[in-house]
Amino acid sequence: MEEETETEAGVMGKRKGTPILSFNDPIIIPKRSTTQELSKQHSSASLRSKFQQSGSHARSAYSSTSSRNSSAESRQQHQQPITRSASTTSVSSSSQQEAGSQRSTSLVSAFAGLSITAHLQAQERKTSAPNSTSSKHRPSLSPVKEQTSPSKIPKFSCTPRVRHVQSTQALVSTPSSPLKHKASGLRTPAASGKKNHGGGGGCGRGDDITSIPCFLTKEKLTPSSVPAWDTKGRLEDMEHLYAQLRTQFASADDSKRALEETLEFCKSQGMFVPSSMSMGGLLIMIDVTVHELRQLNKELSASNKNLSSDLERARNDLHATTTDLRQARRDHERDVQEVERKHERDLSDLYAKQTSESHRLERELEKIADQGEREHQEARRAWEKQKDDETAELTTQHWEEIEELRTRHAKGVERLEQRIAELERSGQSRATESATEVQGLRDRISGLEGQVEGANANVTILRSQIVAAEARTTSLEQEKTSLISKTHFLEGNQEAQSQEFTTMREQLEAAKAAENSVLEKLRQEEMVRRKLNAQILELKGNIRVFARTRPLLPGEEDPARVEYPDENDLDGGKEMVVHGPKQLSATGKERIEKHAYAFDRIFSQDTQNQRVFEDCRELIQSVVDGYNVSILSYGQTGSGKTFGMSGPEGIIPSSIALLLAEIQRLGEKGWEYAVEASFVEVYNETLNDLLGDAKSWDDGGGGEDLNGSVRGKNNKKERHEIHHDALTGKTTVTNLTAVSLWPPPENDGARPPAATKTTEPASSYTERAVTRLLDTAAKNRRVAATKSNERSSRSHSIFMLTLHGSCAATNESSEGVLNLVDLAGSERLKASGAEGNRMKETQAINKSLSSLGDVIAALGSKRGDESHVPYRNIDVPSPEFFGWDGGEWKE
Ligand SMILES: Nc1ncnc2c1ncn2[C@@H]1O[C@H](COP(=O)(O)OP(=O)(O)OP(=O)(O)O)[C@@H](O)[C@H]1O
Repeated sequence: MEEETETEAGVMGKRKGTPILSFNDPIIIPKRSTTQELSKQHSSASLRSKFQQSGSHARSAYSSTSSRNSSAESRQQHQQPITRSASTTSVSSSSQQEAGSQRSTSLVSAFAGLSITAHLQAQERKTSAPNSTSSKHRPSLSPVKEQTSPSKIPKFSCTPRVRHVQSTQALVSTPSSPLKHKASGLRTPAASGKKNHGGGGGCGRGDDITSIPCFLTKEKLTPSSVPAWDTKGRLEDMEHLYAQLRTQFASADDSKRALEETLEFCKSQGMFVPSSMSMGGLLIMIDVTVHELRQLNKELSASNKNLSSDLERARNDLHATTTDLRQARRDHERDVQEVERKHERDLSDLYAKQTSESHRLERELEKIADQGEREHQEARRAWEKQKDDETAELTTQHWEEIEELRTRHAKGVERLEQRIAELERSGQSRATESATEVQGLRDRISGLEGQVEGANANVTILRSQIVAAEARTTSLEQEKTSLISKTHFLEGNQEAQSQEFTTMREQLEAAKAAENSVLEKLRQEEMVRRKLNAQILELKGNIRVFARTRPLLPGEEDPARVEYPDENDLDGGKEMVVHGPKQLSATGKERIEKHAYAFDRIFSQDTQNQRVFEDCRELIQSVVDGYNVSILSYGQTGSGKTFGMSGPEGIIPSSIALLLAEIQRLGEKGWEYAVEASFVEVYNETLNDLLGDAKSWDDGGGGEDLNGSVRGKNNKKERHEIHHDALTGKTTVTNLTAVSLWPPPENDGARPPAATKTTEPASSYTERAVTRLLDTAAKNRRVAATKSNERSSRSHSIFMLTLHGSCAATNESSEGVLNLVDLAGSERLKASGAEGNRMKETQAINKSLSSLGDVIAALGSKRGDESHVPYRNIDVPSPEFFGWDGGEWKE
């Protein structure tokens, strides 16, 4: 291939003297970044490939048609990456590197060759004769002949001048070509040809350049009009050609300059033009590029037109679609608004309906609830009243019956016993008499028998007397028989008496059985009464909370406003409303907050102790029946706890009075009770016996010595511990003084002075004993208060009453405990500003009160299950103190 190219180039160079174009020269077109440049690049790439094709096919197929085909190919190659073109380029010639190294020199040498050739041609024209036959400078026909072979005639066979003209025309006629302006500065060979030759340029005979067939065409070479192959003619032609060539050389400089300018322009446009590229190659490249660009421009214009029309259509479509969409959106929004308005209307209707309905239902519910509550209360009251009446009636009736039966029974027993005594007495006297009589008779019999024996001894002697004696004997025997029958009679009378005794014993047994059945009935009735009482308590609530306010004390002002319930309310007046202090709202309005509190019973400040106790009666009654009851008084310091507990007609004295009355009532029915009282204080979690000696007390603050004072009995400090027997449910405190209130005790000297037995009623004695007991406790507290101020306020006090009951008639017994607790006043640590021991006291109090509150709350909310009750949080007093063994009431 290389060889062939060289050969052809050599032929052309020799024949035409034009610069030699090496098609193997690499043509590297730099990449463009923009679309427009890319199209140029594609054109360049196609051009390069074309050159390669040209190199490979040695120009044999290069024509306008092939150019179009190649354009098509190059357009296809467009799609391929540039790198492929580059790699193809690098592979296309093994001599590229070599050519690259000689690139600068090859271009110079090409133009140098051109000038040298022209110079030589000029020299030749001057020096050699026109008919010179030097083969060196004459065109040889042999290669022409070779070329004239149709198969070897290249279609691309126009002269460089013609090609140049075509290229220039193409450049000029391409409006968008950047070469247009440069072209204006070019002197095209055609123009110069016309100028120089006055339209007689071309391949020979002044034909139009575009229509002039190129030289050495078949038509030209085929002798048709010319005499075939005459030397003269050929020489003339040669000379003519030489003349033409000279003209061409004249214009070559112009062309060269133009080409150099073009080359510069190409370079300035970023096109890489190898230095080794010859002028012809450059022209071809430019021509091809222009052609390609034109083609591309056409295609792009057509495509642009299509795209514009498509775009316009798309725009129209888009506009129409947008309009439709807007319309649809407006319709949709209208619909949505309409639906929303409708929905809102429906909603508001529904809401109004629902609200009115809910109001109505609420009202109905309230009515029903009120009605139900009223009915419930009424039923409960009626039931309670009925039960009370029934219980009282039954109890009275039964006691009357029992009394009557007992009286009758006592009378019967008395009668029977009298009768038995009489019978026993009469029986005994009769038996004694009979026995004496029998003995007498027996003695007489034995005497008579002795006489009979004496008489018999005297029979012989007294045979004669026998007959007389027999008569006498007969009479005596008759007497004896009568006596024996008399003895038998007496013995028979004793059996009858025995039978009478047996009958009387049976009657006695029957009376006893009747008495037992009556007692059994009595016991059952008592059990029923107790159960009914327990049920009433259960219904009222095992744990009940009462609230009581005290009146203002002198010096106290500005009381809180409290709305108390009406005691005659159907619900019993269970809710009180406390008005808070005046406050300013955000809008500047005065506002008073109201707080409602509900309790089982509410007592206003006018309520007296007596009235409060009325509500505790049943509880005290249940202690007599064997239940454990605790009444705790809780409140702020100075709120009236002690007044309510120990004050006049307070719970402690009233409870004792009621207990004694009950004990007396039950005493008439065979029950006997023993009542003991203890009074204990809890100060700083230490137990102190309020009925003992205050000097022996621990101060609860670390065991300080009480200034050497006597510490309890035998100068020993009394220790009190709580013991609880889980089996019996009994709780005891060790070393605690217990004062017997009933029956009246003997004064042992160690206890508060007990009343001596007088003719006074026992209750009066007990009352006095209780008064003394309370005085002792208060005195002990006062003694202790010398060490710690306000001691009574800072300690818990527990008054414990234990009742042991037994009924000989029913052989029953019971034990109930009543705890009356006056708790220490609750205080807020911050508000009180307590410090030191006072703070310690307050903390201990608050802790124990809080734990106690937890236990009560847990018990109150208990529903039969074994839910956790935090008993163990209470250290002193323990929950057993209050009889809360697992939260159950103990019988
Ligand atoms: N209902 C009442 N009617 C009249 N006076 C009362 C009433 N309640 C309490 N008081 C008086 O209020 C004062 C304080 O009462 P009390 O000592 O009982 O309060 P306290 O709660 O036991 O105080 P502390 O917590 O200090 O023991 C006493 O003078 C008492 O007489």
